[in-house]
Amino acid sequence: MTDTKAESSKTGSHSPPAGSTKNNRDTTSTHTNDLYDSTKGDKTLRRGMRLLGHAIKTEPRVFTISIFGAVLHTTMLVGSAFVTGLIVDRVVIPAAQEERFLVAATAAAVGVLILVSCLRITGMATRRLGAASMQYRMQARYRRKVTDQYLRLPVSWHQKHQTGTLLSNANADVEAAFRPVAPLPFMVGTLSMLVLAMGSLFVMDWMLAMVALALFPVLLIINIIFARKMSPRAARAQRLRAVVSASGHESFDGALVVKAMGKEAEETERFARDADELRDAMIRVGRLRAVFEPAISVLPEMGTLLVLVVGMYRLQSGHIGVDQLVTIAFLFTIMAFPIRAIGWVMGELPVAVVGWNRVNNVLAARGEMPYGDKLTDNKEPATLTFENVAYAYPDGSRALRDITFEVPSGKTVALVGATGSGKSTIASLAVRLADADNGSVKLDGIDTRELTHAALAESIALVPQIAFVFDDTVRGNVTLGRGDYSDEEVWEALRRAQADGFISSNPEGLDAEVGERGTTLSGGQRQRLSLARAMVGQPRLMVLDDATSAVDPKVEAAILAGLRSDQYPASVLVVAYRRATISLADEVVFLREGTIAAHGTHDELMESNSDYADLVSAYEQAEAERVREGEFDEPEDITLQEAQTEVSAK
Ligand SMILES: Nc1ncnc2c1ncn2[C@@H]1O[C@H](COP(=O)(O)OP(=O)(O)OP(=O)(O)O)[C@@H](O)[C@H]1O
Repeated sequence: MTDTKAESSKTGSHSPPAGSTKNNRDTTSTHTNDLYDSTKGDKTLRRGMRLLGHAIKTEPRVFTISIFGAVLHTTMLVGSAFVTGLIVDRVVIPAAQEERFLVAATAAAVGVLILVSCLRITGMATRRLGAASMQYRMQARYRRKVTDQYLRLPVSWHQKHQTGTLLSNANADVEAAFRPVAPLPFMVGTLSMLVLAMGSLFVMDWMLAMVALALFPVLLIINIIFARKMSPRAARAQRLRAVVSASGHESFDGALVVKAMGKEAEETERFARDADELRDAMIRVGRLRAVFEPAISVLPEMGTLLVLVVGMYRLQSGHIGVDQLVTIAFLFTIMAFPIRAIGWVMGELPVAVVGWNRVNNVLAARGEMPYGDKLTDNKEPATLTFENVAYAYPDGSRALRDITFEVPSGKTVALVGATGSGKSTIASLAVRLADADNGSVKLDGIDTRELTHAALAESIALVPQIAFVFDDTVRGNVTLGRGDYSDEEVWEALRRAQADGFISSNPEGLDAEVGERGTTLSGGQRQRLSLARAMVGQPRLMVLDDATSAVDPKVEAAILAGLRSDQYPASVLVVAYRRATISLADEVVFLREGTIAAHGTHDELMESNSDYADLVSAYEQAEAERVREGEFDEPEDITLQEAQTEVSAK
């Protein structure tokens, strides 16, 4: 699972550099444009209603509880209007006419008011609790779905989508999608209150009921116009949120490069441009809200005024009493606030639909690589075979052609070639991060496409060049929550990866935290931790993609020798740059521009192929330079504890 992420961060190194336009800052991708268009017009309302229906169907229990609370709350609101009318009729008017204080009637009125208020508060609390848990449960459910989908989708899909956008999909979009769920029970309760109130109005006086009846369609029309106008604005704001998230993520990720190149000002300006665009989009959303929301909330208040005017006339003509006029006016006043719940739901719908569309685009993405059902019960080191393999990246770059070679059981094969010759692509195909376009990759004679996921994961381990270290303990980083590895097994893996020295020197040992992305570790220490992670499962084939580049050459030799030991034998496919590593291999596959230029032992190739000999001696010179400059860790010299002290001192 997490290996995929680690690999995607490695393969990310093939993405165009920061500042290029291919993969970054792609603010107008078809992906987002589709969303923009699909949310226009009436579609928003229909899709919004479907979204709410989906939330209700998914969480029927909490929805029912919150609706019970909402109906209790709004019924008690209507009830309080009647109680107020009754108090005016039975307590206030007699008291005014008879000029005496009616103790018993007042006490009864206070008692009833307290009871109604208690029920109203209970209803409100139940509604809020139910609505909040419905909203957060839906958000959690969809966050899980989106992340599961990310892990299912192949590396090729991830290479086309920016990490920041993916973060936005799993966070801001999921949140936006289920935001209208919070005021939904209030809205349903309000609708039930409207029915109740309208019924009561018709019973009391038809003419005043007509005033109310004229008011509510106006409210509905305003809400629909609001949703229509809001839809494109909300879509744009939501899309820009993802852009800012992607832009921010890239800035933090590339902070070191930016600082080292002295590009802080340009980077700040670039981020500011994206942030300003989002600000302007959000202001446009806010402006529209500022126009519509007061109109929506002021209408019931205008209604109250109209009721008072028409009501006075009806009172004079003897059609209603004072208590009824008070009840009706009070009803309009208390309805003004709940009616806004309709506006809240309607106002959130356009943004929700945009978020929902973006989430669904991720969930609908195809390209998962189905696994087969074949198992391999072989306990011996695996045999890996590439047969006439060709592979092109999704953007059309042809990376491999006609690749045929074998890593025999228990043997070590080194992949050697100039940069861009296809070494990492072969490593990716070997562990099935991608499938060959032509030909086949076989493990013990079985096409890797036919093997189960578990069979592949147990048999092969890839160690990428960029070792991803999680913000966890040493133990967590080695086991990644897989199986029940004992501490002895974890230590054994660390020993084999030559990582036990710097870890045992820390009193916390396996429980030592390594910091976000292993900030407390040196590059070589991170690589050795990553090696231990691969070794703990005792895979039958290790694929090392320049996995020991930051490790001292002597330590690297010890690691590779361990892989050939009788105790934990494994076949090894290693992308190698050092003469020492290459000469340890039983065979060398020499690549040139995606094809095999030569194949044989190191000594054979040194004699027969001058390009190979030139490349290896160039590697040798570069290596000598790095050793002179002291680039490698000396495991004995730097311990985890020292590294942590050093980092915290910074
Ligand atoms: N994600 C990608 N999308 C498109 N083309 C890619 C991608 N990754 C690699 N390539 C291309 O495929 C070819 C082989 O790349 P690969 O990374 O396998 O080479 P390599 O030998 O491992 O290089 P290096 O030694 O620099 O790591 C190159 O031409 C490269 O530009």
